[in-house]
Amino acid sequence: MKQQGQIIRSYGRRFIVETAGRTYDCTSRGKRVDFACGDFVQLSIINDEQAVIESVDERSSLLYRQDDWRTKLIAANVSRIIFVTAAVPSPNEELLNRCLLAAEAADIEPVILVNKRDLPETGAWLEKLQAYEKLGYKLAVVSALDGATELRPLLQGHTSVLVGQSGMGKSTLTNALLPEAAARVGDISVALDSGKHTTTHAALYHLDNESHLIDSPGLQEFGLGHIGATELPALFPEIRPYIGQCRFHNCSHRMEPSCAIKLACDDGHITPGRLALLQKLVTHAQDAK
Ligand SMILES: Nc1nc2c(ncn2[C@@H]2O[C@H](COP(=O)(O)OP(=O)(O)OP(=O)(O)O)[C@@H](O)[C@H]2O)c(=O)[nH]1
Ligand SMILES: [Zn+2]
Repeated sequence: MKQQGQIIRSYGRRFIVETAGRTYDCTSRGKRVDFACGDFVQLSIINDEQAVIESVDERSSLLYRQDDWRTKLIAANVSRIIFVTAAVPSPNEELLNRCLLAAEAADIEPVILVNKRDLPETGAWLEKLQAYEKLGYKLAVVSALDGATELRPLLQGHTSVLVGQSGMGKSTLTNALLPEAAARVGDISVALDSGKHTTTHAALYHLDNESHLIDSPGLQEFGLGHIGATELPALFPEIRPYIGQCRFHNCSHRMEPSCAIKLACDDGHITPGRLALLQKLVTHAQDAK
């Protein structure tokens, strides 16, 4: 008999699946690994501890990245992506932009969460991030060290996934929001040579019956190989108004005359940094074809 459950830990090839009454250590049929934390799956129960994933139920959303050769599923059935950033360690603004584009492509609302408010370097980073607030993205500021409970309203009623560079405080935030779980330490994080802990696998935690949080491993890159050249401009809210107005339909928005997007950048409606990212992604997508 099949039973429905939800993946709450994804170890790549092994999954922990939670059902109404218990959790099972699961593998999949035919070594299929295209499952993500948050997926609802159908299980064949083997015994009290083990089961096999037979199939995955239809997803309401899927966040993933596509590096040149590998597709990496990050989380399924989430309604909110929380990009956790901080002034220290040195933040990578392109990674933030790529994550925002992936969120737009997956139609999941992103929130930029600036952690480590207590650090003096935070002010300058926040000032830079105002540009993203102007684009319409939600921006929140916290210090995980002070408990982060002010984040609760933002998470209420959502399945949220925390993503971001390593060391920004995703696990500290998760722990702060789930005091009784003592979430990460010794669970799925491993100690690096430096003695610091880093998250190696995604894990889903319940904040309450209708609010859930997925902590994910730190990202160094965010490949967008799954997004075609012609789909890219629509993922930039400030570029959307100029779509279809370039002289050439296959404009790479680089050297072409009468490129509406370049002209809008000259007029200050699009920042040079975001235009440069669009150009880079369009060229990469056109070369990949
Ligand atoms: N000053 C300060 N330090 C913080 C804050 N939040 C987290 N840290 C520290 O930042 C370091 C990294 O925190 P983690 O929670 O492990 O970061 P992570 O994003 O989960 O990292 P990965 O698991 O590698 O992806 C730890 O030493 C934390 O104590 C904060 O609000 N303020
Ligand atoms: Zn153009």
